[in-house]
Amino acid sequence: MPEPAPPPRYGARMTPRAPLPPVLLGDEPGSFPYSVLAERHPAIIRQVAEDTPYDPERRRALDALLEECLHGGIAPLPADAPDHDRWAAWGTDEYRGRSWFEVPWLWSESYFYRRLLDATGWYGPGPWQGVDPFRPAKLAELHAPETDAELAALDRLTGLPAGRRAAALLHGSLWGNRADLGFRLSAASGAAAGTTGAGAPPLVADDSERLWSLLPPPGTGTGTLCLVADNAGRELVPDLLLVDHLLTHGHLGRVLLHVKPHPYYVSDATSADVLDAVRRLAGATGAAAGYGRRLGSALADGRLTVRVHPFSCAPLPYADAPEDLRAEFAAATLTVFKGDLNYRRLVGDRRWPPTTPFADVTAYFPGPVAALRTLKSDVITGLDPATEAALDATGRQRWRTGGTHALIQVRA
Ligand SMILES: O=P(O)(O)OC[C@H]1O[C@](O)(CO)[C@@H](O)[C@@H]1O
Repeated sequence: MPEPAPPPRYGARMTPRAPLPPVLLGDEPGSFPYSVLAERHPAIIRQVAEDTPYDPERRRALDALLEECLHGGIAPLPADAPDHDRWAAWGTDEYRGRSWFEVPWLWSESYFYRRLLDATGWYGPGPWQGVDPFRPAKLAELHAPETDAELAALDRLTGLPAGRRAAALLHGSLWGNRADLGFRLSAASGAAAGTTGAGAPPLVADDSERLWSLLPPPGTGTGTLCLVADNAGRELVPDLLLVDHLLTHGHLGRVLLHVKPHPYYVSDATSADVLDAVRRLAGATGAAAGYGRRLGSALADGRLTVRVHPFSCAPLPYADAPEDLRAEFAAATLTVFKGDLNYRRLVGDRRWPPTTPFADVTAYFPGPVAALRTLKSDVITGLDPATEAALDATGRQRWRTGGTHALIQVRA
């Protein structure tokens, strides 16, 4: 695939107001971004080394990456890396030698996962080429007893009217976003998602009615949905259940499922993960198996198409998306962005005042767009003042990052 032209940097198409609020950096000890760079990334390196018996060379590379991230300056990709030039345009030329904590947080996080793939040998040549370092964790989750219980619950949906089933599946897909393995690594270290806090609704914005109104009525079967997926396993499974419902009930003729071209942010879905999820469903009992069979047929006849655009792993906001991707979004009936990272990239990873209208920050987007996300980082827009006040009255800012709250936001 030819290299895409270097995109404009950091939301040049974003014009809701001038000046834009500052981009989040990771340089403030005690802040959430700082803790991700200083604690979560080292924990992920340790987990990867534990999960797979990498050889001494790979282990040395992982140790070197850990040292560089914490104490060194950003190194570029090897000169022969297939995406060396792309990353040079995306920022390694500009940030080379700088501390990982001083550059935009979105950038340093994304580059961390790219470098982790180098350290583990994903790009080869050699025996580790194409070996997903996160696969052991992803498979463990896909085959966990909790997943069995979630699939068994589908039997109870069968008797519901289609509208109620659709609403349940939408919420399943939304809250499925809490199942994020990178997030759980730090939740396990004390920041676990807990209660929502008295007086604060778990859904901080709910445009679900508008979302349904943007989809063609059942039986028409003409629209195209772009679903920009997030995590594999227990998030992707409910995403796929929703996709099946929309295709089977003729809301849509086609779904373009955007997944990552390579392993990313621990549990982000790749095409291998889509196949694992569909097989998991097809191999289950009860209603789940029917979903799996239908999804397999939809993949085979093209109604469900998997996309792996390089920009899906870019360290940049969607305001900087290349023209081919913008054209695909422009042609869709609706584009749905799943998850926290995609939200950050959709609205821009900035210190937005929480009541900044979602419609303003997504005004650059070339078509109708929706976000389904549980809140796992500081970025938030589109709150009404009463909701913001209720959340702040909980006395802690954990509502922003703890995964206890969620939103459905839409811009038509
Ligand atoms: O899987 P999700 O919902 O995109 O969440 C990943 C989130 O986890 C983090 O790595 C830390 O919260 C964020 O950087 C990112 O937004």
